[in-house]
This record gives sequence, structure tokens and C-alpha cells, in this order.
Amino acid sequence: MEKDADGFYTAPPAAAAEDASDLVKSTFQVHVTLADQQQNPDSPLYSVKTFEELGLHGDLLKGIFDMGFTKPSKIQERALPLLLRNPPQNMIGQSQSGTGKTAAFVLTMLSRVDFTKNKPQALCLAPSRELARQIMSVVVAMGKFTPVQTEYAIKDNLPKGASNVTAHIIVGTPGTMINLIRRKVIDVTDVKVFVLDEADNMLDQDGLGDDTLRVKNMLPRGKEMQIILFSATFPDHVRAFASKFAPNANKIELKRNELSVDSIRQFYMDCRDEEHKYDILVSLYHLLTIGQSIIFCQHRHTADRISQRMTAEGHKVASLHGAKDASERDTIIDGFREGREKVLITTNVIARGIDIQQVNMVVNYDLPLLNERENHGDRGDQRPDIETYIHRIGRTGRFGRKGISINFVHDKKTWAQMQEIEEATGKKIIRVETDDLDAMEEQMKKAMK
Ligand SMILES: Nc1ncnc2c1ncn2[C@@H]1O[C@H](COP(=O)(O)OP(=O)(O)OP(=O)(O)O)[C@@H](O)[C@H]1O
Repeated sequence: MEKDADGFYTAPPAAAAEDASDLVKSTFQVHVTLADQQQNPDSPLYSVKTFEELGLHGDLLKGIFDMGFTKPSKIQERALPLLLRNPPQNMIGQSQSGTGKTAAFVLTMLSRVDFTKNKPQALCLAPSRELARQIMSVVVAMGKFTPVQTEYAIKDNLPKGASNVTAHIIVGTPGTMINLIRRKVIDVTDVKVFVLDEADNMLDQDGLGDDTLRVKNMLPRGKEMQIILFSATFPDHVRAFASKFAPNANKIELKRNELSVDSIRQFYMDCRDEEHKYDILVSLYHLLTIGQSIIFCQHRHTADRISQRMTAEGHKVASLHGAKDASERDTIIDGFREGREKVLITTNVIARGIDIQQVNMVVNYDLPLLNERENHGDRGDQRPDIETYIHRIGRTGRFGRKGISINFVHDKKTWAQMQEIEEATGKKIIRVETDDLDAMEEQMKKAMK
């Protein structure tokens, strides 16, 4: 396929198009729509600048182009010049799911490291080992033409007797990071960049907030420390804390009605009861496997139960949650990433950050709910977790691709919860008939195109 002056693919002659494999065809479609979106000032993928204009080192530009990126997205174009400026300044950056936030903070870490010094200089924390591993793969890919050394701070990675990590960049989860710093396996005296991906989650007092604060308190004080917070969501109750955590930060914020990307079409299906939810999921199996799909449940035991049942009935599905051990989790997510499994049944553990471009469908088997402590409803009903909803559906529709999400509702309560989500996000959730399976499949296929 030919590339035009902007580096985007142009349409091949008709005969060549007919010969092209499905894979090439779909790549072709993605590039064409991506090019359109990157020209549209209203798109989060739009930019007026090139990567060359963003002040990056030549070795990093090589890494970026080697990954196939041609133009920055809006968040990359806006954040990178602020992040790379001297003296370093903190950043609180918000941009929709799948719009390229990782590259912004990874390029900053790689830009600030002194490769002649074999000591940790940049730490990055994420809420799950799956996300930490994914971020690391971006560090390695973007740093391919630099001498960067990296190390994980995730469970079961370093042997018990490990000492004195000499890597420049450490990516991990908060609990393990605390442990390694405490045991002096990681020396933080030269750390100058501290990144929180999914920062609202990392700072939430009901989640990882205490551990994250503990890590920050272990870092050297009084020295230049650049604190970088990124997420697609910053709910009000963490915004103030984020500003304290990263003082005098440059801020890039989204408006309430901009929180999710328009390329994710949202649907719901009326189910009669819990058992009917299972039946509907099974009847969706063909659709789920056209691309890849992620099914979210509220509890680990639900994920296990439905995956066992579906497997027993001859369907190929995988399940992933926090009760599985580290190596099993790695095998499952790697299998899904490589497309060996097409359907992944899971919990909120991978609701955030996971980037698998072939995922074109997300199912909320259970709607995400706030836990009891967070639940400030006056009617005693459980309230929906709007932020988690936005992150879950954001596992599809990555960087301009199309995706669909389907919510299962099965009673008055779940109906009211879905309406609250619809109101809060300002995006219509469309009803799909469940009694005519062929019509349903047609409607979904159309939305995926
Ligand atoms: N400038 C670019 N050109 C082409 N593709 C890009 C560019 N920047 C990022 N991408 C790709 O877009 C996808 C989404 O990026 P990324 O995972 O960083 O999104 P995100 O904003 O961190 O999303 P989330 O909020 O879900 O964590 C990745 O596959 C990444 O490789």
C-alpha cells in the first residue's frame, strides 16, 4: 500500500484491494479513518504539530517512528512540550481512553534519564501488574534506540535475595514498590521523575491512595522531583488531592461531556433475570469472537462461574482476576493479547489502561458499582461507578478505532443505575432487542463497521 505525504495509507487500485487479505483491509480502514480524525480539530487525535516539533531527542524520534506513529495526538502535542521544559514542572493530564497518554509520560521518563548513571531515576506506578507490564513494553519499544535499562516492581519478579537495582526506569505496582524501596533493593536517591498512570485510581483513598502516598514519602525531599499524573478521569473527590500531591502542576483537563470517545457505540440489553444474562451472553458468542471481547463482572466468582460454564458447553473463553497467581495472570493476558483467546471474562482488575487494539466489544455483564464506603446514595441503593464504567468501555475504540459496548440490565435497580451512567456521561445508550437474535447480530455488526 502507498503512503501519502502525511505518512497515511492511500487507497490501493481496486484490483489490488480485492486481492488484499482481511487483515490488510482492516489495517487500511483504520489508517484512513485515523488520518481523517487526525485532521479534525474536534478529535482527541488531532494535532497541528509533528513529533519533530515537540523537542524530543533524535533517538526517541526513531523509536516513535519505529512503532509506526506518524503524528502526535492532541494530548501528546499539548503535554510533551510542557513535560520536557526546564526547569521540570509537575503535570496533571487528562485525556480520553486510548488517545496516547502512555507515550507522553514514557517519552518524558526516557528524556530525563541520564544513561551514564546506572541508578533508578524514574519511577512509574500503575494499578495492576498487567498495566505495569504493558507500560514497560512501551518504555522498551520507545527506548529501543537508547541504552535504557529497566526493571519491574511487580510481585514475584525479582528473586528474594535481589539487591541494588541499577536500572534507570522502574515500573510497578505500589505494594511491591514500597517493599523494594524499604529493603533498599531500589535506591531512590537519584529519582527525579515520579509518574502515576491511572492517577485518580492511584490516589483514591478507597483504593491505592495510602500506598501511593507511602511511595511518595520515601522519595528524596527538597530535590527537583517532577510528578506526573495521567488519567482519562479525575472525579471531584480526588482532584483536590491530586493538586496537593503534584503542586503547581500544569493542568490539561477535559469537560464532563468529553469524557468518552464517540467512536465507542453504547448499547444495552434487557434481560429477565441473572440466568437470562448468562443465556444472552452465550447467544452473543459468535459476535464476541468476530474480533476480541472483554466481559466485565463485579465479582471474581462470577467471572469464574460463567467461564467454567461456557467452557463446559464447548466455548473457548479465558478468565482473569486478582485471585489468580502472578504467573497465571501473565499467561492469560499474554494469550489474549496474542489473540489465542478471543473472549476474556474478567473483573475491574483490567478495567483500566489495557490496550489491545483488536478488542472491538466490551460487555458489562454486571454494571460497575461503587463499594459501600464510597456509596453516598440517600436511598440505600448501590450507586454506579461512573469512572470505572468510562474506563471499562475504553478497552475498545482505541486510537480512533470503532468499538461497541453492551450493558446487561435485568431489574429496576440495574435499569436506574444505567440511567445514572447515561446522565453522567451525556452519551446515549441504545436498546438492543434480545428476542430476535439475527436482527441483534445485524445491528451489532453494523455498529462495528
Ligand atoms: N501518535 C500516535 N499515532 C498512532 N498510534 C498511537 C499514537 N499514540 C498512541 N498510539 C497508540 O494508541 C493506543 C492507545 O494509547 P495508550 O494506551 O497510550 O492510551 P491511553 O490514553 O493511555 O488510554 P487509557 O486511558 O485507556 O489508559 C496504543 O496502541 C498506542 O500505541
